[in-house]
Amino acid sequence: MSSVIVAEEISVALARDEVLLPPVSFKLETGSALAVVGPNGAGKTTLLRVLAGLMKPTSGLVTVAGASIEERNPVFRRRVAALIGMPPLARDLTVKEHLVLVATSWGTPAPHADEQSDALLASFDLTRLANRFPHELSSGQVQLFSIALTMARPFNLLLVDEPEQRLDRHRLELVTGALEAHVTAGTTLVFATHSGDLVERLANQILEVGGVDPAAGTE
Ligand SMILES: Nc1ncnc2c1ncn2[C@@H]1O[C@H](COP(=O)(O)OP(=O)(O)OP(=O)(O)O)[C@@H](O)[C@H]1O
Repeated sequence: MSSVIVAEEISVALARDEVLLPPVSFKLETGSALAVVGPNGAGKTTLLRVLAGLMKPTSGLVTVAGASIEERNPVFRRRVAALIGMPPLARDLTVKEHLVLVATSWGTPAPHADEQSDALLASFDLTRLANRFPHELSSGQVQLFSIALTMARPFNLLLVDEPEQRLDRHRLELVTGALEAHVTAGTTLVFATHSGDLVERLANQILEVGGVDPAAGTE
């Protein structure tokens, strides 16, 4: 099977040798799930930002689907969906309108986008919040909504930073199930996490960044 991501000794450093990401190497095959683990400040988010094309490595080489990462390349953009920090949200669009907007802007015909949005809302237990504005959601609800929004568009490589953030057990189960279903369907997943449970449930490959996380595996 071909590798979707090949990373060879990629690192990110600022001037004066401040290291954001120490050198990491890995290969990831289509349909695999890579958990990126490590203590706070180790460089997990930085690695995801590099893979999403939001930041260039200062050394090393990385390719996605055999090509160098180029945020503006339409083929790369269609391939990769990422949730790294808060997605941009419009104050005057409802939760459902956000989902429909994203789906239609990626070419989903309007009636299908409507149905798909309803299905996404239902799968994340968000149906009753469909007509709320983003600022009317709790922090955990925003996290769920953000994950749903990330999945409202096409992708075959999904990058997610700490999907477990702010979620109760039931909602985390919904998110884990959704991620699992995508991987089963052939999506390649890279996620940064502090949850040993999530690593165990989802990952078939683990990348440790910046030393051992003493908290990993204890949740
Ligand atoms: N814009 C920036 N300027 C300078 N240093 C930064 C910047 N962004 C992040 N860093 C530093 O880079 C290092 C890696 O940060 P990163 O966010 O990748 O860590 P992380 O492993 O995701 O941490 P956490 O588990 O806390 O989310 C940290 O030391 C952080 O302070």
